[in-house]
Amino acid sequence: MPTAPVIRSDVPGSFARSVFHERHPELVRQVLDALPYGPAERAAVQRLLAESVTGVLEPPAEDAHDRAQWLAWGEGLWGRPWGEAPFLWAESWFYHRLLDAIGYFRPGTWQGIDPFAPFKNAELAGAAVDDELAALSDLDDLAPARRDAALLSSALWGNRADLSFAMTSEQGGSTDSDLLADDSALLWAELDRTRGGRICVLADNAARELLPDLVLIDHLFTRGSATRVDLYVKPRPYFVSDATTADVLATVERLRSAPTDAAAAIGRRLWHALGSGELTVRTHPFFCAPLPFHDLPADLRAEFTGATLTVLKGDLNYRRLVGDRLWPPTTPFADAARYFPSSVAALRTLKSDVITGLSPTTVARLDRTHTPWRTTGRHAVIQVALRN
Ligand SMILES: O=P(O)(O)OC[C@H]1O[C@](O)(CO)[C@@H](O)[C@@H]1O
Repeated sequence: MPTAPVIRSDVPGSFARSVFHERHPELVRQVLDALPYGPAERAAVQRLLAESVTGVLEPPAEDAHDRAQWLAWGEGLWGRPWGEAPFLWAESWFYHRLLDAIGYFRPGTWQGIDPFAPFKNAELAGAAVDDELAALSDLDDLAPARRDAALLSSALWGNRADLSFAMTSEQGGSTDSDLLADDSALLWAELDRTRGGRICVLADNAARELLPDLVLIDHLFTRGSATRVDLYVKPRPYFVSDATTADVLATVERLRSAPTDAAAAIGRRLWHALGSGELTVRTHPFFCAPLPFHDLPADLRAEFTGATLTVLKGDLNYRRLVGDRLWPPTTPFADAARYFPSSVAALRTLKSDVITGLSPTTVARLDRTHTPWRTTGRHAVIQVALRN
């Protein structure tokens, strides 16, 4: 597999640089507005913000609970400017440090409190979710293939509803031309071939994204594609809106308590599947590690081995799957994902510079628009790599 330059945030005018210089200050403002943190937490967050744009990577504190782990992950980077670290690494360290700054890891008022919960909860309780729940009633009238397509599409475009992304971008409807690569026929054919197996789903964001993900999981059970689904979430708050176990439970409850029969029935089935072990919610410290999935630890690799398919949701999982590099966009997706221990399907809207698997015509069409099409979140891909 040829290699490509690793993305860094010290390139003037780059998307990665704008994440640190524009998005993070706005994110920090919203986080500090959402909960009544004390002066010590507020000052620590501001120090982090300043360090991340003008300072150097300070090693973890002597008493940090995971100091040894981070010292190893950051070997060769400590003391260097943040922008010299790989973008993926630096963002992951930023979210870790943000939790540290607000007291998430220390005994005290804020220990274990999700700083992003106010945003996630508001979104889950909102009218847009009411509409999504009501729309589930129409699905029963669809022919099976149409229902497959509708539910896959909801899970895909649900990734547009990322809270971090919503901070600086306009939302809007999608059109067919926004879907830049569509392996959905291959995906359903593979699911029909491997009926009744174990499917892994790597969740991305909570609330409006997790809802259609859970509905898709229910559909995979009811159409006989899976007898078991392992849903992987983050072990702690991460990248603003990433789903944790608490978010899964809140979303299942939102479905269960929906006023419409179709949504409530899905919620009840998921609740039952959780209780029977057909659906498991799993996590692993590696999901908050600053590394691509090429570095999967042996225990996690063993969990994916033997799955009929692993579905990866969202931009961050895509970056970790193919590597956070400036690939030529026509690099075959299957070449980039072949190393993964199971067949994979990526459902991702494009919110960062990484992309593989596009046709030369598609790239030429997008480049002619002279828009930052890789990062606006307007475009999406459904890409599949089978492991034979
Ligand atoms: O929620 P998603 O789809 O993983 O997107 C997260 C994306 O948001 C960013 O953090 C930018 O805000 C990207 O760097 C990242 O890949």
